[in-house]
Amino acid sequence: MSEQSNYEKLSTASDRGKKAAGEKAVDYVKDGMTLGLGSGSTVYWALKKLGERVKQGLNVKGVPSSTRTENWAKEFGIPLTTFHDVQELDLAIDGADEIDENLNLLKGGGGSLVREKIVNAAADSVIIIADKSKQVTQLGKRALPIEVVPFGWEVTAQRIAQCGAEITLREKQEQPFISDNGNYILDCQFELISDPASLHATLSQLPGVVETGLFIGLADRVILE
Ligand SMILES: O=C[C@H](O)[C@H](O)[C@H](O)COP(=O)(O)O
Repeated sequence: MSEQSNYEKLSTASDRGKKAAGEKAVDYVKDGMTLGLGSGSTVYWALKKLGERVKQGLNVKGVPSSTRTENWAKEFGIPLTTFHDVQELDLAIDGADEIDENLNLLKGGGGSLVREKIVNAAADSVIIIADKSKQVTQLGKRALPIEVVPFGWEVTAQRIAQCGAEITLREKQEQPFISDNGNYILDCQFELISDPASLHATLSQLPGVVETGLFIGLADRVILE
């Protein structure tokens, strides 16, 4: 069964929450906007609804944050653009794996964190869409995805472990998972993350770390369903 037809089954409350949140976000899209298109199964629903609005005459264009999102946007008829042509976005719509009380996020479950962060940071406003299970009091229940350069990843992993994490190299079909940027993802299980900004700052300084899945102060609004 394809990933998409799996989403369409809506078999759990979480699936239905994702659909409701994704569709609601499209109410914030205004004619003429340039959009950041996030990634993941919740964003799938936003893209599908956005495609319907485009067919009804809404004039928007979007910068996709992953090849998967790019493919869905094309399938749903959403006009696309790139950062070559536009460097400022009006609104980004994206998902999250965890959302804390200060709207800090843990992201990257699908491996798209680098492009997502670039897209979110380029947007005037960021709406995060998620089902209610993503709401937490403190980030870090899930492993934190960190994108690293493949060269010397073993050394980078050791340095991250010294910051207090258990590290797993993400795999797909028994091979290292490769991000859209040609890098590896390390899933790093910390104790609960009490100071996300300071952990992000520490990790970002390590050689080989491209980006962490901690999104601090980027989200403006959260739609939880
Ligand atoms: O890399 C993936 C992204 O950060 C997703 O936005 C995040 O994992 C949430 O995905 P989903 O909507 O499928 O739960």
